Amino acid sequence: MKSKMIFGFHAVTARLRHDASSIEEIYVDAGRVDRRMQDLLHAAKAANVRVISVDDQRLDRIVGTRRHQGVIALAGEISLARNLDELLDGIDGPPLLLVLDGITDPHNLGACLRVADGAGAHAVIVPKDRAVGLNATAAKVASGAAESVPYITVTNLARTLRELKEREILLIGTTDDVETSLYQADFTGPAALVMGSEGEGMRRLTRETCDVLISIPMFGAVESLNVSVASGVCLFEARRQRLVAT
Ligand SMILES: C[S@@+](CC[C@H](N)C(=O)[O-])C[C@H]1O[C@@H](n2cnc3c(N)ncnc32)[C@H](O)[C@@H]1O
Repeated sequence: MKSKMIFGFHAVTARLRHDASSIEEIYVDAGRVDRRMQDLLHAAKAANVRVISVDDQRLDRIVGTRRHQGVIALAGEISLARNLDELLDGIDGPPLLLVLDGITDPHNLGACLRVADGAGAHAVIVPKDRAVGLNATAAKVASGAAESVPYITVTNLARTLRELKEREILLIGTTDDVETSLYQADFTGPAALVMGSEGEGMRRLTRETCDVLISIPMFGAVESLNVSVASGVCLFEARRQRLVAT
């Protein structure tokens, strides 16, 4: 199993909680003895995960920054990343999915995962190529959501979108250049929200495959929102509609 590095309290604690068996070992700052560290050490012990105490400069060297908060885990791929069919079959009620078409900034990916978790999306779907992977920075920014939201990478996004359509999941594409407003979209049924990349937006084929295209009304001088902010606005509108409908 290929190991990845995850760091920061949220990310490591969440991995311990959701998928401890994927963790090979945890490195902690020997100088940290606060409550948060004690809780993490207890959780690691309970999960039978080896913990190695080192000085914090060694942690700096491993991560390449000081943003590790004194804890790093070496872990395998998240086992939540699984087969899309299996996932869809296991969802109770209408699926709510977030599709990211070629996000390149790990901070944006992490923030999208975090907001997907907050809004109760059932999965985040991303293309394998020409997009940032779920690296340590993305996992850190996700604040634990990388471990809780199923993250599915697909080799051919257009084909996956067609498969979602065959399952009668409405593909709702987002762009700042259409008249139809987010508030006209119906998110109460099975739905996949499709977001574009930071610079170019959705690729042509992705855009053409969507059933509807919607725009978040903008009231200021800038034309578009950051993709994670736009994901949050749309996903929480979807949640609102579903709450009202029940
Ligand atoms: C920075 S924007 C890219 C803007 C690009 N000009 C476009 O055509 O989409 C990144 C992504 O965030 C979403 N987004 C940002 N602002 C939006 C808005 N006002 N309405 C709908 N989606 C928006 C879209 O998914 C967009 O592709």
